[in-house]
Formats: sequence, C-alpha cells, structure tokens
Amino acid sequence: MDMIVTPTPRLAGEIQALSSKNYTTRYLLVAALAEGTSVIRYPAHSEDSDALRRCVRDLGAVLEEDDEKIVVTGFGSRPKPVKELDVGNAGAVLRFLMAVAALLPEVTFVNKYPESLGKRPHDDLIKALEGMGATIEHREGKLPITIRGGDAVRGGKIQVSGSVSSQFLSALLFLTPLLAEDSEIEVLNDLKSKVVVGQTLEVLAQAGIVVEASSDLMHFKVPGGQRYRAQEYVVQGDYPGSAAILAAAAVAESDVTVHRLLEESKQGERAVVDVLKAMGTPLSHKDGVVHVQGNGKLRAVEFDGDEFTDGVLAMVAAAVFAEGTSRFYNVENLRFKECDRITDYLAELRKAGANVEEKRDEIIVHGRPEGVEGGVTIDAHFDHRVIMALTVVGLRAKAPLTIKDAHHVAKSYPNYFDHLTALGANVRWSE
Ligand SMILES: O=C(O)C1=C[C@@H](OP(=O)(O)O)[C@@H](O)[C@H](O)C1
Ligand SMILES: C=C(OP(=O)(O)O)C(=O)O
Repeated sequence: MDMIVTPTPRLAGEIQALSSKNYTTRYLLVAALAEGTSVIRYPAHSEDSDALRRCVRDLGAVLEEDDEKIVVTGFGSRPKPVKELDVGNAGAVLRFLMAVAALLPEVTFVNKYPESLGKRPHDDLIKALEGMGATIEHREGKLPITIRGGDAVRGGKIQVSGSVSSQFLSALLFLTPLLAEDSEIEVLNDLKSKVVVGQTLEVLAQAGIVVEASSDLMHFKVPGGQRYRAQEYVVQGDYPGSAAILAAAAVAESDVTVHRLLEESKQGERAVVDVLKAMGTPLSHKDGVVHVQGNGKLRAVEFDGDEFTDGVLAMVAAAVFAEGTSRFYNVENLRFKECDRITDYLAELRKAGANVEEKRDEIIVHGRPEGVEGGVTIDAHFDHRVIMALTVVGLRAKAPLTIKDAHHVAKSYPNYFDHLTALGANVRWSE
C-alpha cells in the first residue's frame, strides 16, 4: 500500500510513544530462555516482535497475551527441536535466534525477504558460532542459513567481529551463560552500535545473569552453567520510532507532546532529543515527557551517528530543512540494514528535492530551509525507517510525496501514520 503525504504546516497534540522494539526483543528472549513464567508489561506489537513471538513459540515457549501484558513460560536451556524458523524481516530476531539455534541439532532459518534481510550479512556471527563447534550452511553469509549445533557447541575463548553489527555480540552474550563451560568473548576490529550492547547487559542483569564486561565493551567473561531467572519486566517507550515523530514536530510549526520517553534510558537514540535541541528546536524533556514547540527554524549540526544508529535517518530528514550543512559521521553500518540506508535513502531524498551527499561512512546534508519540491513517488526499499523519515520530508515539501509500499512501516511502528494523523498530519493510504 502506498502513502500520500501532503504538506502540513502545523502539528499539535499528545501521543504515547510506542513500546521499545529493542527491549521487547530482549525481554521476550530472556523470558523464553528462563524456565519459569515471566511477565512482560507493554510489549511492542509490530512485525518484528510478532516474528519473535512466533519463533519462541515454535521453540517451545508458551505465550499468553492480553491488552497490557504477555505471560511467557520459557523453555530454559532446552529449546524444542524445530526444523525451520521464519524471522520475517527482523535482523535482531534472526541474529539472537541463530545463537539459540546453536543449542539444537539442526535448524534452518528461511529467507522470506530476499530483497531486505536476505541481502544482509551474518558472516561474523557464523564464524563465531563455527569457532564454538557449530556446523553452518549458508549462502555467502546470507539466508537461508542452517545451523547444526547441540552437544558440539562449547564455550571457551570466542572471538567475534563488531565492525558490521553489535547484534552478533549480543547474540553470543545471550547464548554463552547457558553453556556448560565458562566463556571469554573478545570483540575484534571495532564495535558498531556499542550503545545497544548496554541494553543487552542491562536485560541480562535483570534476568539474573552474571557477565563481566570491560569498560570499552570489547572483552567479556561469562561464567557457564547459568540459568535465566523468570521475572517481571516493563517495556519503556521507543526512541528510534519516536525520533521520526519528534523530527516531524521539529520541521513544522508545532505543539507536540510525546509521553513514555525516559530521560535516563539506555537507548542510544535518546540522543535525538539533544540533536534536535542542537538544531535549535524549542523543546523540553522532563519526567519522561518530550514537548516540542517547533517553529520550523533549524540550524545545521554535526554528530557521530553511531551513538543513535536507528535515529539517524529521522535526524537527516530534519537536517534537510536546516540552515547550513549538516554531517552525520561514523554511520557506515547503516549500509547493512533493511536497505543501504546511505545510498538508497539518499537517492530517495534527492528525488524529493534534497541536496545530500554520501561518503563511505558519512551523510552530508546541505539544508534547504525554503523547503523541497516533493511531488514525486518514493521507493521505500522495504525499510520502515526510510518510510518514517521520508514522511517527515513530505510534511514540509511543496507538493505531496507518494511513498510506495509504506505498509512496511509495520516492521517496527504499525501506528506511525495513525499517530501522525492524530497530530494533524495530512497523510492518507492509497491502494
Ligand atoms: O541489538 C539490537 O536490538 C539492535 C541493534 C542495532 O543494530 P546494529 O548493531 O546492527 O547496528 C539496531 O540498529 C537494531 O535496530 C536493533
Ligand atoms: C535495523 C533495524 O532492525 P533489525 O536490525 O533488527 O532488522 C531497525 O529497527 O532499524
């Protein structure tokens, strides 16, 4: 389905932030890896979180859900043997479950999104799991992937590269406590999206798992033979999705309030509040509430985008309307997401009339405070964050933007357009 975004000068109203994707993924996983019954309050509802619900059920967890909570009885360290798992288009779900699959004799991860997740590389995790004793079939590091693990898989000294994705390290941090042996994990090269590993460590600690981490997060000691504790968890609001709402409020005249965004959150994308402030957006952030009173006037900024990886596209969209040239550097791993979020995203921004340049690991935006032309059709590249960010641009374009296949926004934020409509945005679906 396509979305038509018509220029909207003013946004106003209050919304509750969607529930965090990354915490929902982690809480569902640790609840499944525990033996007792856990309760997760306010879990996210999206294609990615549905994919994880489906897979942990396939692996033997029992899930009961009402409007407010999900009750999970886990399979502990003994997932049920299953032939195939379908993770949809969810990268984190795939990578975390590849580690869980190492506990089983043979599991195949199928390739349902050849144009998106099917193109993403998993070599670094494959190599690490092979080093631990698993036998893995794959297509040059990509889906479909068959993992043969079970008794052959052992802890000990493990190396994993962090230069493409932090999810590989997180996956190993979830697996290793369950192995009989103690493990030492060394991160090779670099560690991208390092902040997200903080969320993994926080959730592991909540689940009663002991991990010793070096301060640079490049070395870990994980005692083996541990058990995940069944627990009650509360999912906080989601900064990456809210980043697009806040950017929309920043590029317009606005009076927009977003609730459930904790100031002291470990989500790196919390930084988007500081980015928008640095752009000159009038806003306050107090008691979990962000209040934007936008006047559409923005100035250029320079930021290390790796600090808020899933918020970069929305900040670039805001920078399209800023006075001056903005730079988001250290963002190379955006190329390995649902699409190439540098080349593909900038191609769509250019179609809309933005003046943008790319380097291997940088996005440069020459702002156009006077607005961009719009009046074109945008390809979503199967990427929810491209859809959300291009919508922000469309709200301040001179003519409507049509975003093709915008239903893929449901990967993380199915209510995105409902929330924007509630704030007064002129957005409508067309078949
Ligand atoms: O661990 C996680 O839940 C995630 C880690 C990040 O990926 P990378 O580490 O690949 O940057 C982030 O972009 C993704 O949305 C979720
Ligand atoms: C990159 C993302 O997700 P994943 O890696 O889990 O597919 C995202 O949510 O922007």
